[in-house]
Amino acid sequence: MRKTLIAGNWKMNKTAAEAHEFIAALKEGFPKTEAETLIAPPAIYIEKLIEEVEGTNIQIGAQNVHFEDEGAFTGEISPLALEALGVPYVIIGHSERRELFGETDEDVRKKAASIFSHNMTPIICCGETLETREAGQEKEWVSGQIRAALEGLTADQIAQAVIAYEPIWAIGTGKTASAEDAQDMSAHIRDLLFEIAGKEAADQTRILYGGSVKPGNIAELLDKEDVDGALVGGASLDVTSYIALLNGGK
Ligand SMILES: O=C[C@H](O)COP(=O)(O)O
Repeated sequence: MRKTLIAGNWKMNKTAAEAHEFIAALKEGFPKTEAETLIAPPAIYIEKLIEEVEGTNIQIGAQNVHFEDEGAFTGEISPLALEALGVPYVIIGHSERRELFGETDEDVRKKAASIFSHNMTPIICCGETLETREAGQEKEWVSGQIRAALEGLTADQIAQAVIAYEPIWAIGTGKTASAEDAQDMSAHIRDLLFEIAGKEAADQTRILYGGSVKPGNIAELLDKEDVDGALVGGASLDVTSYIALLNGGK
């Protein structure tokens, strides 16, 4: 049984005071939910927010990491430092990192390996542009990204990894892939995982959908057999909306 993961990616939003206010309100209104809860704030708030969620079911993750432990990498975040803070999950390969900051498939592969070597779990993002989808090549594209990211990982690591399918044309645009499209790609990804790592691993790997997920559409997405959660941007910034997401849209 795969546990639902509702991951909020705050991207480059919120001041320290706003982040604190959100966490206080989330603790206060935390719903009865079976879902695993994760917020990935800007890196500068991680340490403080981890302290603030101690003793709750709220987890604090990271939006990015470098693959090297330390060195002359101005502005980067060390996996060693994230591990020491007790970060459980790190998002890698987000389309914004790929498009705006030049993150390559090879970087994603190195980051995934480094995250595992530091006892954390990668949330590996993949997804196609509208152009690729219109050309009917979205499955080949996503397969290529996933094969590259998982190269060299063991079947156990693949079982533990989280894949987030985020069609780029649905991110922040208000256009959600239909629940059927999300299921279709998630089933394709699971078939690929089966081919790469075998049935046992493929059955365990969680596959999230991301791209304009909101309280109004999360229930039908989570209803799909191979959709195991959501990676949410905009709708995770408002605490009432995030709580509704944890409640399956209610
Ligand atoms: O990481 C989250 C995704 O980029 C989705 O963002 P969004 O929910 O604002 O469309």
